[in-house]
Order: sequence, then structure tokens, then C-alpha cells
Amino acid sequence: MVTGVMKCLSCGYETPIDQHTILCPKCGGLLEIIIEPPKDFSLSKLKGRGVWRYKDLIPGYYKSIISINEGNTPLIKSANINKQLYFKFEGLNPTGSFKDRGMTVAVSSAVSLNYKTVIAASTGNTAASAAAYAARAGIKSFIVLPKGKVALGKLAQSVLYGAIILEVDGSFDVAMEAVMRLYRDLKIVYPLNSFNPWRLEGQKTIAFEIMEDIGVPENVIVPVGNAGNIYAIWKGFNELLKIGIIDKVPRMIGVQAEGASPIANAIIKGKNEPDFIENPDTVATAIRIGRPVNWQKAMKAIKESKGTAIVVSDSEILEAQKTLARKEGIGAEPASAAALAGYFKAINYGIIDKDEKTVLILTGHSLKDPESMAKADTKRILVNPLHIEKIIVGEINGFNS
Ligand SMILES: Cc1ncc(COP(=O)(O)O)c(C=O)c1O
Ligand SMILES: N[C@@H](CCOP(=O)(O)O)C(=O)O
Repeated sequence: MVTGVMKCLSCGYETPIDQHTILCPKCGGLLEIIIEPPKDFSLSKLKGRGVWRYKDLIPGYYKSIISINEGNTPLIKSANINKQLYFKFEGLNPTGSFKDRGMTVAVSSAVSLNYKTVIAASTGNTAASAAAYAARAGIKSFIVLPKGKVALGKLAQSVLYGAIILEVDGSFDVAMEAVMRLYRDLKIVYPLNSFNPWRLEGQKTIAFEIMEDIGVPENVIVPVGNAGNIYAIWKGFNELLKIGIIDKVPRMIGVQAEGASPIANAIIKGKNEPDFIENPDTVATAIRIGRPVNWQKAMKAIKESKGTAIVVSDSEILEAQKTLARKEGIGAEPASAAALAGYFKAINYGIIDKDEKTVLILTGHSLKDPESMAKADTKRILVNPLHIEKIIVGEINGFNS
């Protein structure tokens, strides 16, 4: 049994780890789950694959585990961009994003606490994942979406998995606020967003897998939206450090899009708190977030790891998405490609040396957002089937351009 405390980031209140607890019972602030490093933990004793391989580091009591074999994603070495660069391809999770790692823990918690209904606000990926895990658990899911601002693939997933879709006329932040209010005031449904610290207990396993694959890289670059994942990955490395399995944590580098960069702006300006953005905008819909609920956690992870944050433009994101696809054969959604755009910028700014081992977290699959993929330029030629040979020979020899 994993023991420890839950500590409020706002008022400092501490309480023993308890699965019923999600927000600070005293002030309603965000809670950190701080586990006591287990004395008998050993990598050689780990069994199985995926998130639950690390159950000895995941607190909580689970009467049944709701799993769709999430985690165990490949860490792909770059073939053509830089030999010291690795891609942690979270798009290969069951619903196509890293959210599944958190959802297996959060939905298993909900079931263990006898909840029959779950809810999440979403830019699309949390919704798809919540809907899938709720379906598997046989419970009802409500998802709250910003109307008209969710990528097609993600919306279609939520429809397919049978979630009840509530659309708000406003941004993701409006949807998020509604879910937090509902949870604070009523507590009748279990919240699956990342202000729920139990979700991050699943996401921290990204760090454990990276460590088992290549040890500790110098840098981990993470696209930041609602800001839970960068903290979760840092938390994972930090726990390994406390257990004594590793002797340093990587620098955590957060990347945000120009039109939605409250945390990156604060880090760059050396401020302690972000100025929230009222109308966030970016082509990377997954990180189109102006009021990230986990900003305190993300800033803590970046500062304590001596990391930093980078802002990238939409055109840099789309260019990086294409580069990733055309140089590495990896299809990632725009928010994920922001990590590669951030990597290029970090090298240009001298923040990262190209010889440093660096891992990019590719958070979601390209198929999530078919419209963004189709924006990439390529040759599409209407052909007379009788002339196809001529066109191919012309292309190969460069006569057609
Ligand atoms: C594909 C993708 N990448 C990155 C993020 C950002 O993650 P976080 O909200 O944990 O910062 C999200 C969701 O927020 C996402 O769906
Ligand atoms: N991009 C996210 C936004 C919600 O983040 P969460 O981690 O708090 O659930 C999404 O896919 O909805």
C-alpha cells in the first residue's frame, strides 16, 4: 500500500492520502499527492506492461481496474532530425492520446468509490478518453465541450463511445469552470479533468517508461495546455529520484502556442503567476487554453527542474507537424508537434545543445485532427489513367515542376 500525504499548493494544508479527496478540504485549492518512497521498490520486481506495471508507486485502493492496455508506448529514436532526439509517441494509446494513462487510474478510482457518473470538460482528447473508459466501466459519462472548437476525430470518438455531449457557447476555459463549479458545489459526479490529482498518478508513468528505456534524458519537452502533464512527468522522475533509482531529473521544458501561452509568458518574464488569456487562439486546438487549472503545478515542475518554457507560432507548429511526418514517419496532432517546434527553437536560442539527449512527448495522434493534416501542401494531380506512367516518369526526373 502506497502511503503519503496530500498537500495544498495554495494554503499548505496537509492530509493523509485519501482517494475521496480531490481538492483541498480547507480552501478548495489544488492538491499534490506526495508519496512515501516505498523501501522495498525494485525495478526487477515489476511485472506486466503499461500504467499498472508501476502499481507499487500508484496510491489508492482499487476494487477493479478499468484498463484498455494503456501506456507502454514506444520511445522512438529520431532517424533523420537528430540522433540524440527521442519521441515518446503517446498517440499510440488506446484512444490516441496520453489521457488514457490518467483515465485508467481516475475511472478505476471512480468505480472503487461507487460513482456511477463521470464528467469532464475537454478540448477533445480528455473527452474521448473519458468516454471510452466510462464505457468500459459501464458508467455514464458527460463531457462539456466548447462548441465548434473540437477537432473532428476527437468529437467523433466521443460520439462513438456514447458520452452525453454538452456543448457550451464559449472557450474550453468556460467549460472547465462549469465542471469545477459543479464538482465544488454538488459533488454528485466524479470529475475526470486533471485538477483531480489521481489522474496525474497515471500520467506520471510516462517518466517511468522513459527511464526504463533510456535512463534519464537531459531534457523532456512537453506541450502545455491545462498544464497537468508536464507536472505529472516531472513528478514521476522526482519519485524515482527520491527512491534512489536515478540521480537527477531532466529539465522540463514546456511549449505553448503564441495565442495561448499564459504559463510560458510568465516563465519567460520571470513572474510567479500567469496573466490569464481571455480569448485563447491557436491551430493546436488541444492546447487552446487561456486559464490552465494546473498552472501552479506546471510552474513548480519547470522551476524545480531548472527547465524553461518556449512560445511557438501556429506556422511553426504546422511546419513541425509536417517535418515530423516527412522526416520521421510519425503522425502527431498539432499540439504534439508544438514540442518539435519548441525543440528547434530551444536549439536556436542555445537553451538546448543538439548533443543533449532530449525526449519530446508526442501527446496525440495525427488522426485526431484530419483537417489540420489536410492543410499540409503536397502534389495532388488529377490524372488520365492512360497518362499515369508519363506523370510518374516526369516526377522522378523532375520534369513536371
Ligand atoms: C494532444 C494534447 N497535447 C497536449 C495537451 C496539454 O496537456 P496538459 O493539459 O496536461 O498540459 C493536451 C490537453 O490538454 C492534448 O490533448
Ligand atoms: N487538452 C485537454 C484539455 C483538458 O485537460 P485535462 O488534462 O484537464 O483533462 C483535453 O483533451 O480536453
